[in-house]
Amino acid sequence: MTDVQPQVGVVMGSRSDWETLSGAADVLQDFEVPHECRVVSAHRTPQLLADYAAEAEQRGLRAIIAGAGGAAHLPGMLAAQTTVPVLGVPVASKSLNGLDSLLSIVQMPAGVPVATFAIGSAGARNAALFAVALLAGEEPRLCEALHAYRDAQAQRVYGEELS
Ligand SMILES: Nc1c(C(=O)O)ncn1[C@@H]1O[C@H](COP(=O)(O)O)[C@@H](O)[C@H]1O
Repeated sequence: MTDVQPQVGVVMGSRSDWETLSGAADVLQDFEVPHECRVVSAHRTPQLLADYAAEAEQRGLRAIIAGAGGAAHLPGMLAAQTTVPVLGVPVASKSLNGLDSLLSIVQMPAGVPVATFAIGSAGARNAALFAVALLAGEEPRLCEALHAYRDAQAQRVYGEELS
């Protein structure tokens, strides 16, 4: 989706986070939500992060899904510099299994919110579903698609047999 104006930004601190964040991109793809995927790091590319945050609103982004691991300052530093909603995804870290990422993202000071999701791929997928829900308020087709998604999910559970 390169030639359409992205509505959602999916950013991550490192290329190594893609295994986790690709789940968010998959969901956005399924719902046909224009999006972009970028590597942006508060630590390694602070100027790129500042520019991305500064331009997000004017570029038409309606939500930014930001995933990072360890000292995961990316979501918070984005939220500090834009009013576009930031949805934080803690990436599982090697040393602490993502508890460090989760706490880094969730413990924001009052006044600068980051909506924080579960550690790992489930969190990434849920962040994307949340972004779809944000957009669905103004896009009836997304509202219908979300209802259909939930119905299909329920049908799969109803159909499960354990023996
Ligand atoms: N937490 C951050 C930020 C940031 O918060 O800006 N930038 C990179 N990183 C994290 O460092 C971890 C290891 O990165 P490498 O695999 O590149 O060494 C990744 O999970 C990344 O999100």
